[in-house]
Amino acid sequence: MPAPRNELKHRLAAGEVLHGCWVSMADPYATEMVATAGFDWLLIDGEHAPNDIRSLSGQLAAVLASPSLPIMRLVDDNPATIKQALDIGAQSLLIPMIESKAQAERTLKATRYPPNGFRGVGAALARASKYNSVPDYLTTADAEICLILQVESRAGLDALDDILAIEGIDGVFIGPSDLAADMGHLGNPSAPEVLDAVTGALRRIRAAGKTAGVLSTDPAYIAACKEAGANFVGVAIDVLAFVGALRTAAASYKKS
Ligand SMILES: O=C(O)C(=O)C[C@H](O)[C@@H](O)CO
Repeated sequence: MPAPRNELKHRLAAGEVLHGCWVSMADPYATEMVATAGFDWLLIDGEHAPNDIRSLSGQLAAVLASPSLPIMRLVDDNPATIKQALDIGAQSLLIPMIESKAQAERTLKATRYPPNGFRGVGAALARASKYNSVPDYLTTADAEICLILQVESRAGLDALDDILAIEGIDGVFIGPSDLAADMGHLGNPSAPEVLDAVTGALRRIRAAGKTAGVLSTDPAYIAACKEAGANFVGVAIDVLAFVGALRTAAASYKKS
């Protein structure tokens, strides 16, 4: 019996446009609620949400029990963190702040077992192999890993073609907020110069035959990015939707 089929990997590779939500409340119970909303995928955010491996694990279990497909963003490209995420059963990873071909290649190798990489062998103890109940896990795991790298700086854009040429990387996600900051437009990812850079990069990613990812809660921004080819499309953030609805409710009663 092989490693589980990674539907997110294969549906993105087939060119499907899949819409998802950032999950940032760092709690399995809250994630379970978000998983009833009906998004194609849910990104469990280990970069900006206060997560550790146990909270990531509990949230992953909640998403795996739902119709939504899981992907996990880690705090950085640390191979040890990647190893832990894969061992708890994440098969799709989003890794932030990638700025060079060498960094991209090292990150890819951290997701692969020898001889194709240097992922530590220990899944027999972990959810990834269903606690050693998947006998062929070690020899089939690599093929079901979906690795999407975040390019979100001018240096990353300069290295984009080299990164896209690396076989085994499934896609590149353009981070509008961090790219805006690096371009001198801190807090304004909608600045024309930034949106042009984002959409131009998305076109290059799709032209290279890879998954092109982006996140925005602005429908017009999303439309521009989808016109440029984005197919891994983050359209909502749970924290913002949650507090936004509560603030609206509070304000409406304060008027009365
Ligand atoms: O740079 C970006 O934009 C992203 O990578 C997404 C943010 O990290 C996300 O937290 C929304 O601001």
